[in-house]
Amino acid sequence: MSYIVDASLRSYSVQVVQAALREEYRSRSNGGKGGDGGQMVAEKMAIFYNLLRNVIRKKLTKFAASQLEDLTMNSSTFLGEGHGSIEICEPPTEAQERIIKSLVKVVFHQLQTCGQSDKFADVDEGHANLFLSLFVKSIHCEYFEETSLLNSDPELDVQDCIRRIFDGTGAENTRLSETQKKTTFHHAASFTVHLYCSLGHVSHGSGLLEEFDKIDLETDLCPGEEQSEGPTLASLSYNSESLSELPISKQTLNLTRIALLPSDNLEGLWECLHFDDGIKRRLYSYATVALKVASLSSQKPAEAAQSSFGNNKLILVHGPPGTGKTTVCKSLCQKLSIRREFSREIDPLDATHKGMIVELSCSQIFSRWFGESSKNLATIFGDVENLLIANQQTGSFVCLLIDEVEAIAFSRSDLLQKNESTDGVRVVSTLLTQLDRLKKYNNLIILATSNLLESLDPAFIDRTDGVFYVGNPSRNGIAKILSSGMKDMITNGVITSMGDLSNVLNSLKYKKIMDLIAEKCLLAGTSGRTLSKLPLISLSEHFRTVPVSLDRFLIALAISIRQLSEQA
Ligand SMILES: Nc1ncnc2c1ncn2[C@@H]1O[C@H](COP(=O)(O)OP(=O)(O)OP(=O)(O)O)[C@@H](O)[C@H]1O
Repeated sequence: MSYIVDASLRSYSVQVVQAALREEYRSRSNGGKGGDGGQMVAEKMAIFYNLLRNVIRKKLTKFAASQLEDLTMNSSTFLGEGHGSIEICEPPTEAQERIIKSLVKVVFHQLQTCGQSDKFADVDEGHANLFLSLFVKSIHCEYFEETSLLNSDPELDVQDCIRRIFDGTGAENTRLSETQKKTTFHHAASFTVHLYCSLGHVSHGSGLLEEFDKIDLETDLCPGEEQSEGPTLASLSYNSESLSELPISKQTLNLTRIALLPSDNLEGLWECLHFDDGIKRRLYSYATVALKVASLSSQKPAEAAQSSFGNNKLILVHGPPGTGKTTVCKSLCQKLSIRREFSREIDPLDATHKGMIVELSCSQIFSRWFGESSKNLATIFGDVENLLIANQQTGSFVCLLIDEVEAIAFSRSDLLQKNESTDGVRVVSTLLTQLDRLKKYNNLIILATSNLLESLDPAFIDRTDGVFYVGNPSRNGIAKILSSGMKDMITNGVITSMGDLSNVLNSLKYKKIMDLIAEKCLLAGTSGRTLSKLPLISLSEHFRTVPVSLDRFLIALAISIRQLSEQA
């Protein structure tokens, strides 16, 4: 059983560890006359990170498989477990810094005296809880289903395996039954732990203010053209701080939204999405493998790099409105930047971006001036190329996210049949040429979303490597979306209940109620978007004040759902 674990670190506390190791080097080497001990500090930091990974793995082995799937733990979970954990401020107070520094001394001394190897470095239970509360902000654990035939017997009989697959007699999945999940604990499970600091947590100076100062009241407009919205304060905060240093034009800044990854604003988004058909895992694997294959090919000489397999790095996600297509694309990029499985490992404290999303708003590309729309598109692609080149050295990827791609990839024959102006046709042709031009970059990934697959130009669909359908959630998915919204409300004190609040929704009584509610939502064909809004709608329509009891809330929810199905 394999799990991917993403652990968000408290960057300030980890910086204190680094500072403590530097101080130690200086005191030992007579005032640091031999340099700042960069090498020694880096080695010790690597041991510290391994230690942290082992503490996290040990913590996770205590859970049953049913609890590990999509498990999320945060500071309040660590504090709730008591025994050794402490509450820490960001940045830590002087007293807390002293605690961290003495912990570092004690732990490294213990490791030295026990002679533990770096890889298996471990601490006792009390220190483990202290470690988690001091250095870890949150942990997300995701089950990674693997095909058993691919990872089991190293001496497997290939011919026999392939015959069994085509006969339909091969057991391809390692998935556990529901009963097995409840009883299986994971002493033997493999946990791949990724440590990271999201960019919002790392200090970069006053970039946001610099960006604000740079907002020009005049924009380069064509005669008569309306002024576009340009970067607003909201988009600046999303865009993070060092956009001014990027090699892109002001025009592209106006026509796109750029996020540097891993971004604080995209934290937890992936975990909030509930799909039943492994779409997240498939998308993640697809994007990771495409980037890895591209980076391996780029290390070959030019003639050898010409591969016979297609890798346009273009993924299309389609499905009805409100099914989470845009959200899954953005959160996929966040996960790619956290896990970096296609690139070399770097220090989690490294404050530079590990990837970026350039989100293209298709509606803004169109201009009333003939020929301007395709020029706008070409400018954006030109700037994306500059970003790709600039990011190649650092091993960061650039994702071009084209939301509602039908606006710029509409079938050209349909456009001509409808007597539309040839400008629309030129935009589609420009898009196709630019896609072909950029595909040589090994750090590129293009994610496109659409509600209207059938209206897309066949030449665009032909260029996509992977096409993924995202539909309305299943009964199980509906129950998960509604339950997670209600759990948040319980945690925030909006809904009250008797007994153990954190576990109340897992009781048999409430599980049955949620099953019934999910059944009705399924029949009404409710989208993920509507479901995520339902708890708030029910509250506002049926109550004038909060908190409300869980039972009363559920009755209100049922009434709202019945009204919804009557309108459907
Ligand atoms: N399966 C799901 N699980 C959890 N939340 C979901 C799911 N599907 C949609 N949502 C929520 O619905 C909201 C809308 O999602 P999003 O905008 O990504 O949908 P979309 O498919 O891109 O919609 P559109 O096609 O209208 O642009 C988001 O807040 C998202 O979290």
